[in-house]
Amino acid sequence: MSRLAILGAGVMGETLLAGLLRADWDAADIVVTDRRPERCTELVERYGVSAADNASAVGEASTVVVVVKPQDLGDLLAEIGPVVAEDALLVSLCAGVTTASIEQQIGRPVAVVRVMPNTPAQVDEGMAAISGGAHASSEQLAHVHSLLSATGRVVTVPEKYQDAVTAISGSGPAYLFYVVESMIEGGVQLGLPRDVSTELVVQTMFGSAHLLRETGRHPTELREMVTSPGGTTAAAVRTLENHGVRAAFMAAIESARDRSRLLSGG
Ligand SMILES: NC(=O)C1=CN([C@@H]2O[C@H](COP(=O)(O)OP(=O)(O)OC[C@H]3O[C@@H](n4cnc5c(N)ncnc54)[C@H](O)[C@@H]3O)[C@@H](O)[C@H]2O)C=CC1
Ligand SMILES: O=C(O)[C@@H]1CCC=N1
Repeated sequence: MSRLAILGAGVMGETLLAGLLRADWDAADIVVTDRRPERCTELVERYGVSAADNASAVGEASTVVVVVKPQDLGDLLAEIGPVVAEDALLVSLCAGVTTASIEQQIGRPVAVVRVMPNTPAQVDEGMAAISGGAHASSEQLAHVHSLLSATGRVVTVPEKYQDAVTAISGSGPAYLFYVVESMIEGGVQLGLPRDVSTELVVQTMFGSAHLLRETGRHPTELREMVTSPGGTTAAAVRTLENHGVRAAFMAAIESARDRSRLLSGG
């Protein structure tokens, strides 16, 4: 009998599935569903898991992970609500959707854990934040913590922080990729071949992230190390300040937080 059902096998569904298998989960213990049959076929062939329709998958699972777009979650919950076992654990990776809203849509007491993961989980460097709903026990929260640990780091946060978490680590990879794209274009603008510019930027991003984590030093201190008085970095950072880049990041993060709040319908 399959113990874990992943409903919605898109980007994040596959990310979780692949991570669990890398962490030595048995493919026989996982069932996936997707409303696109060709997507199910692809994952069955690639990972050796089984695929089913939503109701059958939920019927044979003790843990049900929902990984559809927030806008599709209502229909999915309406479909599976009647077949979710009384003692099942429902895990939602959907941005913005509160545990209270899921409990209310299921219509009876159900254990729900809300998770905000991110795509670096594809290389086991994910950052996930988890929060338990009204009926989730500490054992169930610990179970989800261990599930997500397969693909990176996990923190437990009060649910009131989830919209901010979504704006920082959930969407965060996109901001950093945007910076990477901009820097690559900057290099090309200065005449560097695109492949050279790309290699310089990607390794600089990777090395800087490593430096931050390995030294534990404050980013301001690390930035000051690069910034010679009257030098090139000081000139560049002044230009970034003149263009309001820091303020733009603050505003962007607030926009993501506000969008997450809207997705919860509250
Ligand atoms: N992509 C990302 O970086 C992150 C996504 N999330 C959350 O993960 C969730 C999924 O996002 P993605 O994987 O990016 O989306 P996606 O569009 O790649 O995947 C969603 C999948 O769900 C399937 N689906 C939709 N309705 C269904 C139903 N009723 N039954 C079965 N399958 C159904 C779709 O066919 C699709 O394959 C979203 O709620 C999003 O907020 C959270 C953190 C990061
Ligand atoms: O853009 C989104 O809504 C999802 C949630 C966090 C990252 N991607």
